[in-house]
Amino acid sequence: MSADESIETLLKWASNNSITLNGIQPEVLPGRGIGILATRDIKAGEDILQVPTPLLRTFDSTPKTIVSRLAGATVHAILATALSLDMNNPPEDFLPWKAVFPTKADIQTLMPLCWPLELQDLLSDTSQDLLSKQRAKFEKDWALVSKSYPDMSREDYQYAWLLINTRTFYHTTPRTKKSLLKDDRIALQPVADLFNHSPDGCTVSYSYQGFTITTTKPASKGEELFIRYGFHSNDFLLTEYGFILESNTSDSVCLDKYIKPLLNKEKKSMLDGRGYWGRYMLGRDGACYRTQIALRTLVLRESQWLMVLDGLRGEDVDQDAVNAILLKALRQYLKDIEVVKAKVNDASTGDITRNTLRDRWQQIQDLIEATVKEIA
Ligand SMILES: C[S@@+](CC[C@H](N)C(=O)[O-])C[C@H]1O[C@@H](n2cnc3c(N)ncnc32)[C@H](O)[C@@H]1O
Repeated sequence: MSADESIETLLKWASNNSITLNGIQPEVLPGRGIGILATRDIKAGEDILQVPTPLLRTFDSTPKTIVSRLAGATVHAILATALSLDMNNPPEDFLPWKAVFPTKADIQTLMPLCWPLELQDLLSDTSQDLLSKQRAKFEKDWALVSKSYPDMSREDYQYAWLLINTRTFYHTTPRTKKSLLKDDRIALQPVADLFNHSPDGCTVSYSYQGFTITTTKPASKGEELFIRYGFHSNDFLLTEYGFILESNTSDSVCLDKYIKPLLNKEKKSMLDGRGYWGRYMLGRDGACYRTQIALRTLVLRESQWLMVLDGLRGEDVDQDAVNAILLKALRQYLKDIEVVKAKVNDASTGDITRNTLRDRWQQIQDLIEATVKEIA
């Protein structure tokens, strides 16, 4: 079946199952799988999609035979197991939804968790940190699931696990709030899972009847409509969702690798004691307050530094000295980026992955260069 035919089948199934699409239509979009387009001019505040509760895949809707075999598992692990079983042996009613999921090959290309180690090593430090946490989560889930389902293949399970990772919505209800941990309050929902992300996307709300997606601004016919997955940097979006935004107001770069080595034991303990150790970020507005505070330990005596923290010493007084240290660190970062970019060019991988890595490093370089230009 072609992608267009799959969408048509999904829409018929959606209509038979009381999913309401109001002025929208899923379509295949270059470079981002399927997305949702406006089929007419839409006003701000219109409900454009409603998905009834009985269609959600949640902890409560998972067959009890699965749940009872996975005692102690996360809801992510449970939903992934149920999804993996259904993907391999789809019930009739699941077929139209299954047909619009990205393929296993798509997920393996897009998601860094599936990449070979040589490529994972070419991610930014922030992405690598997030990835190692994600990997630990996956391995823990898989260790438990593979014991209860010895015939399930790791590759199939990882595919389902990543579908859950990239497509679920927070599902906070009085009931889930009472019985589940925050990370376990998740739901997979048909059609709504076809919305791509934008920081200024539509709002998502839940009531007893189901999920509703509502526009926050007008959209013209043919325009893509988005939802907001969260205020995320591109390193986060890449690791957790397998894509980066061209322009992202929430983007930032971590400078820990370049700032931490400058701080000896004494400075570390000064910073640690006051909650300022690590997470030195550079955003569109330059280096964050934490970075500024950390670098001030290098140009001030402790008593002067404490005065800055207490607001008794103006931040401008030492800014030139702080900027000089920051500049040196940023210039080193820029040199290192040239080396990584060359490795990305030489890496044996397909165009999609190479371009994503290349674009990400270019964005990081641009962010750093903007600050260098500002303070040099
Ligand atoms: C909830 S799904 C959205 C629908 C998805 N495009 C599809 O074809 O099924 C999330 C996935 O869509 C893709 N995606 C979401 N927002 C995107 C964007 N702004 N640009 C590119 N890809 C995006 C990523 O692959 C992400 O993991």
